[in-house]
Amino acid sequence: MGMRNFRAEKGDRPRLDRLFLRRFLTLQSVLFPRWMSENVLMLLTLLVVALTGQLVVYQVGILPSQFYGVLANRDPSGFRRLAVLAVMLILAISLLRSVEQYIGKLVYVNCRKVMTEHLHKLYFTKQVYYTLSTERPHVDNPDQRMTQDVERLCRELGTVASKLLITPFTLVYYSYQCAISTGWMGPLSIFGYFVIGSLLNRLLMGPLIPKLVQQEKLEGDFRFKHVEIRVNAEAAAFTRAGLVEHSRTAQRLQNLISVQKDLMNQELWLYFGTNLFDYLGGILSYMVIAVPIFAGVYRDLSAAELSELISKNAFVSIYLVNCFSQIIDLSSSLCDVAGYTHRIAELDEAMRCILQGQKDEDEEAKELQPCDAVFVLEDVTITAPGSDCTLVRNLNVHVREGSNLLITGETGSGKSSILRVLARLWKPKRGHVCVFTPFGPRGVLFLPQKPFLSDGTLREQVIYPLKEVFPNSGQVDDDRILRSLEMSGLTCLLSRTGGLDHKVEWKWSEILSPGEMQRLAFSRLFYLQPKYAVLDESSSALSEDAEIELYTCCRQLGMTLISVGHRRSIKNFHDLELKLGPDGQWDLKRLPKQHAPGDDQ
Ligand SMILES: Nc1ncnc2c1ncn2[C@@H]1O[C@H](COP(=O)(O)OP(=O)(O)OP(=O)(O)O)[C@@H](O)[C@H]1O
Repeated sequence: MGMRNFRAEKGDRPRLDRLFLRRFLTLQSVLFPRWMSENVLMLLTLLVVALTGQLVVYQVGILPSQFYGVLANRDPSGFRRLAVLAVMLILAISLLRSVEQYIGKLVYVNCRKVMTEHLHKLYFTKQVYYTLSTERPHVDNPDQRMTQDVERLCRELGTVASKLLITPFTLVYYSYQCAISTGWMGPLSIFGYFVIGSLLNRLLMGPLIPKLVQQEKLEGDFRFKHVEIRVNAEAAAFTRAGLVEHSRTAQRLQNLISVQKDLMNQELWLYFGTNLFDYLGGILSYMVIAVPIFAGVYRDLSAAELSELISKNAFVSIYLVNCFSQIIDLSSSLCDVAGYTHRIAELDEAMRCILQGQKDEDEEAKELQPCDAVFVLEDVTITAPGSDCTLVRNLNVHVREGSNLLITGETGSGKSSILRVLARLWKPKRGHVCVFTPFGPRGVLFLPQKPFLSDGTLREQVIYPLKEVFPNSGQVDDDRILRSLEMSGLTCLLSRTGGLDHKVEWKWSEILSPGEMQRLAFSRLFYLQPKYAVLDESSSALSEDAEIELYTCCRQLGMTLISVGHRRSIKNFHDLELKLGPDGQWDLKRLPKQHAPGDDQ
């Protein structure tokens, strides 16, 4: 299957090979999906501007030889005409070059937008962002790949795009011009020089690509450490973790710097080769014209005509050498492009594999017959991703509407794992799992122990994620929001935020206490009022009385509950208890009917 392919390739050292070419073309098909797409049109405009620029460059390049001519002939009117022409040409070339740079930047920004949007689309579909971090082996630092690596790849592409497009044309044109004055030996010897240069370059560049990829990974690891400390600043401060974290962060920096130094040492020889090639190219132009001059081809020319010819030929050959050295320079850019391409394509492939796997599961699920139960687990065996240790073995549970299930067991026995399987975050190792109700307000909502509080106003927190995910969910009812806040005991938040729609400066997850966060999650539940609620220790940070109040509200609203919890008090709200034991054992029993608050409503 796809995932197996992805893993096999991932083990390879990244290189400039067929895998790179395939990945590069895949990414290009994302950036340039159709012939008439925006990026293709921009590239075409860039090509036209760059080609026009080259015509003017040639005219500007032969100006010195024309000046030699008019000055050597002492021709004042010719000199004036030439000076006016020179100013106009310089104005034109300045304008064309600026437009070329501008379009290059536009290509960069647009490519970044298209590529990031493409990756986002995969990343945020069907919890791929979660699966990506639990799959083994996982793709390191997906955040860095989507932000920094994409940015650098597109910047590099924007910079080299015009050079890549224009070089074939300039090569042909200047080879022809060079051949006119030196014969075909001129461009041929420049070409031979280029072949030697590029072979040398390829040799020097080979070992750099794996190092570049490694550097990017370590860069991501280093940044992640800082993010980890920022996100857990309070817990770290309580633990007095400064010293330990300092040394661990320093260790990551050290790893990064040592790879960067290795890379720099290897690059030194690449830079030496590139510079040598550039400067030797400068003399080569005089060597190629020297041959016909000493052979007597130009013996009939006057001194003025000969210096005009030498100047013109120097420009043409230097430009030709320059075209070739640009190709060599492009090869160092290619090295960076290859590093980023491998990293972005790995992420792209991993995400596509995950989505393909989920599509296959959807197909399998469609074949299962609906039954009267809403949640069905048949012969389900669960292991954590990348682990062989069985958490639950051959589990059979059917949950029907109105029949509330409580899952209990020791720490680490696999209670939350069952919910992960129900939420389709994890695949069961064996067996069938079916949820015959949609995820969302009219179906089932999951409340984790630590709720996810994204940015937004108080109103957006309560109705989250109603507007974005379910745009046809009707008018947002203010009274209902206020009632939900009241039921969850959070009316005080209204005065703290300054109202439902007041933009808050703080981060909700940093300011609210764990108990307040859990209450806010319950106010979401009371606002959205799904038929089924899955509560994973969602009230663990609250007092027993508060927990009873919240469960009472759930019952009053007619929700069927699947809960994970430790307290005896919540047993009254459930009809079935699934008790997990060691080594994957489990026991399902009916709880004695007791009078739970809210039953009489
Ligand atoms: N993403 C993961 N990768 C590997 N192992 C995991 C992963 N998530 C959980 N586990 C392991 O699976 C086991 C069961 O975890 P689970 O969260 O289901 O426990 P639990 O019964 O809910 O515990 P608690 O009562 O502490 O919440 C634990 O040993 C945990 O370390």
